[in-house]
Amino acid sequence: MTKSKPEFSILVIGGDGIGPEVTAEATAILDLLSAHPKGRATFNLLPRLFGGCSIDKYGVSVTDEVLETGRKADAILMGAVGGPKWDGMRHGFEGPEGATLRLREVTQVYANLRPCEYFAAGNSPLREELVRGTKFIVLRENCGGAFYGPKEETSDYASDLWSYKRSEIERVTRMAAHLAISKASPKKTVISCDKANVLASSRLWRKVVQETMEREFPDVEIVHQLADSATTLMMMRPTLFNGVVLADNTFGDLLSDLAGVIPGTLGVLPSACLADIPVQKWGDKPIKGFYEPVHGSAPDIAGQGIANPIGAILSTALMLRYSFGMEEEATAIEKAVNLTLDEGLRTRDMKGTASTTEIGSTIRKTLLELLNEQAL
Ligand SMILES: NC(=O)C1=CN([C@@H]2O[C@H](COP(=O)(O)OP(=O)(O)OC[C@H]3O[C@@H](n4cnc5c(N)ncnc54)[C@H](O)[C@@H]3O)[C@@H](O)[C@H]2O)C=CC1
Ligand SMILES: CC(C)CC(=O)C(=O)O
Ligand SMILES: [Mg+2]
Repeated sequence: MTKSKPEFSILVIGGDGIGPEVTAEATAILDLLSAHPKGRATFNLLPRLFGGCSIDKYGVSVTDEVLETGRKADAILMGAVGGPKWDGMRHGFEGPEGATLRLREVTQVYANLRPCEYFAAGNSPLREELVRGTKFIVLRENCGGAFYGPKEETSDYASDLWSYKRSEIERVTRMAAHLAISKASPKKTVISCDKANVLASSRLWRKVVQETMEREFPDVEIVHQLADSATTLMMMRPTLFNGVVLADNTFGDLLSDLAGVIPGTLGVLPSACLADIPVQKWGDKPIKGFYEPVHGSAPDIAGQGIANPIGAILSTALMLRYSFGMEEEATAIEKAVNLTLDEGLRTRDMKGTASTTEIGSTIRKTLLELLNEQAL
């Protein structure tokens, strides 16, 4: 009797702008794995409208049905949302980006991991001797802070409350320490970035991070760095950040986009938003994750077929590793991306001429060769 494969349900959100273009290349990888004779799991893809395209069709940026599907799914894969067409619709959480915030909140994916690595095939504007050897993970608190505090918005006055509770800081600090100890980090170091010199929420942040690390992770080094000077240091001496760069929602958003300078494009940076400590091995209960590239909907290049799909494809690798414990498949995808770049195939953001679909199909072809060689 043949043993049936586990099935995982994935809410798929193409979104707006280049979102659907890059997401198509990521879902094609999941389809390839589902269909492969050695594939260990079947991925049931649940595509839905979300963001600006949902406003156009349903009048709201996210329907209750989509929030419910996200809540129930094993994982979520998203491209990006937003664009000039919907810029005037952003009151509260009503706009396209508000939908992303609501879905992150209902799924409680409090830890946003944004790995950044220098690779020779990239096109960093920074001198090679500065960036060589850079490898860190920006770990951004994802469900609190200024993004979620009560808002007031009138034509003369606006405010966003930037607040944190001890418990929110503790849980993301534990995730930072977990990552620092794991093989994803080159060093057992957490570099926490804040503005404890001016913001009350940052002062609590620094105190709770320090206390949690001392109490629960005495073997992990903890460094505190003011977030403004961290930006200069990240560009001048990026290897100083090797390890886990822990920051709140706002500073983490900025630092992770800044990290795009190191490989030379936002287009290659993946991200994973996790609701719990990652799955350790195949067969463990899946943990909920929301996977999306770091970049946005890039309206300036949407519809031209030139968007870099690597950030979305690497986000899929993170899904396999962190939600499902499929380390071998995740590593094979990452290897296929590197081999494709080594062949010289690049999109325009990396000074190449390849299209989104050419990159995607070459990565899949290489992945297939790797899977055929590999014993899973
Ligand atoms: N998770 C999400 O849904 C996010 C949505 N956004 C939204 O996206 C829209 C555009 O925001 P921007 O500030 O322009 O940031 P962006 O990340 O969309 O674009 C910044 C620059 O990077 C380039 N770029 C981004 N991704 C690329 C890719 N895969 N390949 C090649 N080049 C790429 C763009 O062409 C642009 O020059 C806004 O409406 C914003 O709110 C922004 C960030 C995250
Ligand atoms: C909701 C998003 C538009 C916020 C953002 O820029 C991000 O998560 O990277
Ligand atoms: Mg951002």
